[in-house]
Amino acid sequence: MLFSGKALTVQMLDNGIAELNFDLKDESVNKFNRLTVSEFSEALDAIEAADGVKGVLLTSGKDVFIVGADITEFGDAFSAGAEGVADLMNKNNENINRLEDLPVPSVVAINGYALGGGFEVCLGCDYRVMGEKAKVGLPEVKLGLIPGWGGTVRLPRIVGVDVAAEWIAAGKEQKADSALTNHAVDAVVPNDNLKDAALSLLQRAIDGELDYKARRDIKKSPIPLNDTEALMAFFTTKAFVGAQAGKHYPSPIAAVTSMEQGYKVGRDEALKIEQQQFIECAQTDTAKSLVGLFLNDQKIGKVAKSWEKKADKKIERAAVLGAGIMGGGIAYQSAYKGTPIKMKDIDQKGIDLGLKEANKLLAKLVNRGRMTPEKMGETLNRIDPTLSYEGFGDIDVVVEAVVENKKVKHSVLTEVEDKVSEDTIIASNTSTISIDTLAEPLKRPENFLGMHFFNPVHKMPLVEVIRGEKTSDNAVARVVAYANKMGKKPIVVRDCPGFLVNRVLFPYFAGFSMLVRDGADFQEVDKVMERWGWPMGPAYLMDVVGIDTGVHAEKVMAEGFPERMGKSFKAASDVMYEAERYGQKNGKGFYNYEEDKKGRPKKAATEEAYELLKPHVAERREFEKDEIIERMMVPMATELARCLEEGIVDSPAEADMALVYGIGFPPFRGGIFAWLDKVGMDQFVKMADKYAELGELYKPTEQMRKMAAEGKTYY
Ligand SMILES: NC(=O)c1ccc[n+]([C@@H]2O[C@H](COP(=O)([O-])OP(=O)(O)OC[C@H]3O[C@@H](n4cnc5c(N)ncnc54)[C@H](O)[C@@H]3O)[C@@H](O)[C@H]2O)c1
Repeated sequence: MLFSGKALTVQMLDNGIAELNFDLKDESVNKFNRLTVSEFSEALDAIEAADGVKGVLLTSGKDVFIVGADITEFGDAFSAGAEGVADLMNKNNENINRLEDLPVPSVVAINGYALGGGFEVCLGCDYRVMGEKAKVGLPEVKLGLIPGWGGTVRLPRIVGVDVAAEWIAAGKEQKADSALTNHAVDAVVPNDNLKDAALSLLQRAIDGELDYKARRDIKKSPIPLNDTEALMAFFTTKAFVGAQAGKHYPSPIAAVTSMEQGYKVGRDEALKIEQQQFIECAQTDTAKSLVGLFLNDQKIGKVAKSWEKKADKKIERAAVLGAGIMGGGIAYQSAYKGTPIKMKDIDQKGIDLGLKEANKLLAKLVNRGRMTPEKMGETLNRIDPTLSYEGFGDIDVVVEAVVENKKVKHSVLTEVEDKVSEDTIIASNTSTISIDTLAEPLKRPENFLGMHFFNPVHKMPLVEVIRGEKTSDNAVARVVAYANKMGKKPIVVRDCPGFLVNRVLFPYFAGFSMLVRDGADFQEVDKVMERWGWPMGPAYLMDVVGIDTGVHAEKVMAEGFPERMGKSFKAASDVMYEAERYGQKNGKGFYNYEEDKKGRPKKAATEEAYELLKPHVAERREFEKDEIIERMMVPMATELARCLEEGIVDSPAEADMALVYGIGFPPFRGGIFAWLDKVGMDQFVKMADKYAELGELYKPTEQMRKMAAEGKTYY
C-alpha cells in the first residue's frame, strides 16, 4: 500500500500501475470534502515519491465515482470572503494539476456519478473509461456557481467550446452515450468490465501505443480558435445562455465568460481566470440562496427518510378516489413509479378522462425516447380503473381526490372506511378543508390524514402531509413513504385551513385583490411580480388554478381565519367568477386563452376583463414597483411567520422548501424566510407598518417585532 487514508488509498497493482481508490469512510458517497482533498494531495506525494510507478488508475469503492464538492463546507468558506473561497478551491486545483502533470499516464474508471469536482478530476486524467450506467456532468450553475476546479478550462479543450458551454450552462447530467458521442470519454463499457477495460487502456498508454502526452498538451494549451471563430462562438453562446438563464441567474454567463477570457491562454492562466469568476459567483445572493436551498433539500430528505423508517409496512397497493385532474395525475404518478393503483370514480366519463391523461403523459415519454412502448404498457397496467370498491380490502393507502366539498368528502370517506381493512391509511387530497373537520365522522381517525398534491401532479415536487390531531405516527410514516416512492418531496405539517402552502397563498391573493381594488392594473402587477422572480404573476396564476376553484377556496380560508382573511369588498376574482370567466379551463379569465400550434393555452390581454372590473375598482393609477412588491409579499411572509410560530411547520427550511416546490417561489431568493433574513426584520416591520391601514394581514406578529428589536434572523 503506497497510501492509506480515511478517504482514499493507493496500492500498487501489477506492471507498475498505482490504483488510487476513492472510498470515503462512514459515508455512502465519495465527495471532495476537506479531508478527501487533503488526502488526495498526500496520495499524490506518495505516487510521485514511489519507484517504478508506470501509470495511475483512478477508481471508486462506492456505487458513485465522486458526487462533487462537499456543499456543507461552502457556507463558512464563502462567508470568509474572496480569500475563504480561494482557500477552499486552491488545494484541489493543485491536486488535479499535479495528477495531470505526472510523468506517467493516468486513466479513470468512471463507475457511477461523476459530478462537479468529481467530473473535473476525471478531466484531469489522460483517458476516461465510463461504465454504461454512470453519469457525468458539471451541475455547478444549479448552485449559482461555475465549475471551479478546471471544468471551464479542460472541458472546452476536450469537447469543444459549443458542447462545453451547453453542458456547463445547463448543468445537466450526461448519460454514457452522450459523453461518448461528444468525446468527453474515450470508451463506454458494461460496468462489470470497467476496471479491466480501464487497465488495458492504461497499459496501451504505458506501452507507447497511445500518445498520452499529445492529449495533455491539448488540455494545457490555448484553444486554437481565430478571432472570428471565437467571436462567433462566444457571442452567440452568451446571447443564448443569457436568455435561457435570465437576469437572476448570472452564473451560466460567468461560465461562458471564463471560457471566453481563458481560451487564448494556457491552462495555468485560464485556471486563474476561472477562479476569479468562481469567486464572484460565490459572493452573489443567488449562490447563497441556491446553496441554502440545496442544504434545505438535504434536510427535508433526511426528515422524510426518518419518517419512512417508522412505517409498519412498505406501500405495495394504493387506491385513489376520484379520477379527475388530481386523481388521474396521482394514479399516473403512482403507476409510473411502480406502485399499482386502483382508480375509482362514480362516473365512467371521469375514468376515461383520467386514463386519457395518463396515456398522453406516457406517450410523450415514448415519443421522446425516454420510455419503451413495453414499459408504457406495464405502467398503464398498474392503473386499475373501477366504478366499485371491489378489492379495496388489501389496500395500503387510499387517497381521496373527489370534489372539494365537505359534505361529499364526509360521505365518501365514511363509505371507503367500511370497505378497507382496519389498518388501511386513508388520506385526503383536499386543498383547504381542515383534516380534523374531515376526520369528524370517521371511526378510525388515527388512520386518517392529508396528502396534498399540487397540480400538475407529475411536475410539482411537493406533497404536503398533514397530520390531524388524532393522526397516528404510523399513518404519517406510511404516507411519507408512499410520497417518497412516488418521487415526491413530502413535508409534514400540522392541520389548519389551507395547511401551509394555501394558507400563505391566499393572503398573497388578498394583497392582489386590494391592489386591483385600489386602482392597480392587474397586468402591471403580473409583470412586476414576474420580474421579481415568480414563474407567473397573481392574475395569471389564478387563471391557471381556476377562478372558480380559487373563489371557493378563498371562502373556506375566510371562514377559517375571518379576522384576517374575511373581506368586505368584491374582489377582482369574484367579478371574473360572476361573469363565468373561470380562467384557462374555459378560455377566459383575467386574460383570454387560445391554443397555440402545439395545443398549449396561450394568454392574451383583453379589454373585456377591464370593462367588467371598472364598476368595482378605483380609477386606474400607477403604483411604484416597490409598493406592488411590498403589498403582495408582506401578507404572505407574515402569514408564513405565523405558521412557524403556531407549529404548523417545524422549521424555516421546511417552509421555504414547501413554497419553492409547491408554488415555484423564486429559488434564487432562497425562500421567504431567507428573503426576510436578507431584508432584515427591522426593515420588514417598517415596510409592513406602512400598510397598516390595509388590515390585519399586514400586521407583523409580536414575535416578529421582538425579532426586529433583537436583530434576530430565521437562519
Ligand atoms: N385541481 C387542483 O389544482 C387541485 C390541487 C390540489 C388539490 N386539489 C383537490 O383535489 C380534489 C379533486 O380536485 P380535482 O381538481 O381533481 O377535481 P375534479 O372535479 O377534476 O375531479 C373530481 C372527480 O371526483 C369524482 N367523484 C365525485 N364524487 C365521487 C365519489 N363519491 N367517488 C369517487 N369519485 C367521485 C368526479 O366524478 C370527478 O371525476 C379536491 O379536493 C381539490 O381541492 C385540487
